[in-house]
Amino acid sequence: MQIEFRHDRTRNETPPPSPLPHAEPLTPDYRAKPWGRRDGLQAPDDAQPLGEVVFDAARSGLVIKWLQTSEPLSIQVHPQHGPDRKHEWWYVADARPGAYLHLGLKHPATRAEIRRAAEDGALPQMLRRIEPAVGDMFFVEAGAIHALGPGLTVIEVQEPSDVTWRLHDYGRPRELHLEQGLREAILDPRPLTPTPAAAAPFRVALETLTPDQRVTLTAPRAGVAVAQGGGAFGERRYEPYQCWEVGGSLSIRAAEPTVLIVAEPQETQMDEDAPWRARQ
Ligand SMILES: O=P(O)(O)OC[C@H]1O[C@](O)(CO)[C@@H](O)[C@@H]1O
Repeated sequence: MQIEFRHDRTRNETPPPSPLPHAEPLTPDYRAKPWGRRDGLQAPDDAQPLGEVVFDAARSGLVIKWLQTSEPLSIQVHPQHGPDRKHEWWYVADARPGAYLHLGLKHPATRAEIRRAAEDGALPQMLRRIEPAVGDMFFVEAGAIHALGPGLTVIEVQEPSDVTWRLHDYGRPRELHLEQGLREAILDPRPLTPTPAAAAPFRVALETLTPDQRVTLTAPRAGVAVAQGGGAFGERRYEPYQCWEVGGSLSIRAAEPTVLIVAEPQETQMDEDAPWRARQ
């Protein structure tokens, strides 16, 4: 998938004034899920099968998660409005053979049709089914009917809401929320977009570094997920599966081929003059 990020990566520009450079690793919160896996990321025994590693990037107003799946998640909807609104964005870090995800309706549908399909198990067939490759990215608009499928490891950037309305859960004995989910659901197909829409209060960018490459990342505050590689933020070593909160003009030195997901809050509109930029 060809993706264009709107951040600048320039040699000659003077970055805007920024706070002192800093980089702090975020504390992982390991959560067991019925759709999780025992053979992926390391986690304590009481968090098995591990579904999510949650990092609260509170200073950036964002939450970043690593998700790993062996079964489909619930077919779900997140609120579109108010303090519980949850736009989310996915980066596919690993996809096993047969992995898939569902995102949005294939055709326009009524609430009654969706309700019936949720109740009789036909809802997956109404949804767009995607077999993603490593590196694919998806914006999951609040209100979109969606579900990660099995065989995936995904980095998710999301608004700090924990509200998920489950429409269908493949017979698992968890609570469903048909009324709330139907109220919030988007009822027509929308184009797939790899980057967050302008209405989302965050933006993301992918920074790919070769061994020994050095860049300066300038941002007032950002959450950074290490999708791959190793190196140092300033003097502090980073490793895969970590998330950090960074800010200021921070020097990054890659020791190994590195992929970083940089997530930054933004007020509303996508700003052409990106507030963060990496310089070589
Ligand atoms: O209801 P389930 O299947 O546990 O899924 C909830 C999870 O799905 C996600 O919204 C990903 O789509 C996660 O942020 C959330 O924790």
